[in-house]
Amino acid sequence: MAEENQTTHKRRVRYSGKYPKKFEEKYKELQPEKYKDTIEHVIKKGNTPAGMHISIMVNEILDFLKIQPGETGFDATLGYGGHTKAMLQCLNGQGHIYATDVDPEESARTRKRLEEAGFGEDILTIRLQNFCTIDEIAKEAGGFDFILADLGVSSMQIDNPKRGFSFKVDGPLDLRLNQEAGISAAERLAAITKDELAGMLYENSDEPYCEELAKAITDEIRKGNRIDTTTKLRNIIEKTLDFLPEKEKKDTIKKTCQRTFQALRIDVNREFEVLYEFMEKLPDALKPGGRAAILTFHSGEDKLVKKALKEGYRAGIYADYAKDVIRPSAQECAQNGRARSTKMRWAIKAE
Ligand SMILES: C[S@@+](CC[C@H](N)C(=O)[O-])C[C@H]1O[C@@H](n2cnc3c(N)ncnc32)[C@H](O)[C@@H]1O
Repeated sequence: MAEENQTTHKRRVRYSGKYPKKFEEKYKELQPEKYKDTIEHVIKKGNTPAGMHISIMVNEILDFLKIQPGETGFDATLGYGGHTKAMLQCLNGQGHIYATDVDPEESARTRKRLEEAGFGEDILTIRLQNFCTIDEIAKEAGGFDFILADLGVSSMQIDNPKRGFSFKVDGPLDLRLNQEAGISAAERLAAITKDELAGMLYENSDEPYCEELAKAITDEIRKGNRIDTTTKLRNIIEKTLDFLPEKEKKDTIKKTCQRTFQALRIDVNREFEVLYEFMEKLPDALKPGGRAAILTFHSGEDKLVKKALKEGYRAGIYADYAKDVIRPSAQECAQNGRARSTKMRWAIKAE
């Protein structure tokens, strides 16, 4: 009987899956030209479509920069090119924008997208270069009338599991803005000492559990276990904070994951060092009366920008600067959750 059952039982054909498996195949949003309705629907719901980045505080930036046709500008952080495009439109076909980004993958896509939108090399020069080389580009351009820096990472980078920026999806623990240069976060962790890691977590992200985490991570590596995926790092964070009371555990783990990933990202991309260099070179890159706007996303960045602008003002280099930060409107934050932590500062070079 058993034998008969076995022979009559037909093995179910393996369900190959209604949903595509790879990130590239996963979302209709990744082909915005083909699925315009899906894109609009996702944005209306307050989300960022995969493969896109919604530019933040565009109106506030344009109101401040007061771009005129014929001017020359610099977009330090090209990203998806949303701000670049808005600034190019202000030029009305006359003038030029130079833009930098260190991400070869995304900047190639943006270059193509902007070219297709009618912004070719005659009006836009895109360089795969760190924005701390602003002095070289300013020399070539003859100085800038306006400059924008929208710091940090783009939604495309965060959403792509291959980049390792998000603790919410499994992927290699990379966190580099340019995966072709430098070392990944996994490689950095493999060689770091406990004290250095504790210092990194504290200084880059004010992580209150920096000592506990540094010990847990370096102990794990000493045992010969590599921490080379986002999930492995998240699991260690969860295990380390398991002692917390149940009611605060979930929320604290989420915030500690965010802070730990941010601290590592800042470290592997030398974000404070390059921002410091950029702020030092900013005054000389601006023409007299030139305007600069900077968007930051965490307190370490904002403190650095604020200090540099204040010192420049006191030294008479800037005629004016933002004494208080400008925040996105409540409406913008409701429509784009990623805008919530944004702070804008600005300065005007003395004549
Ligand atoms: C927040 S996104 C910019 C989004 C862009 N403003 C838009 O509207 O689409 C930041 C971008 O800056 C780039 N970036 C970060 N640090 C950089 C640096 N030091 N030099 C050049 N590009 C950098 C990142 O690779 C990322 O593409």
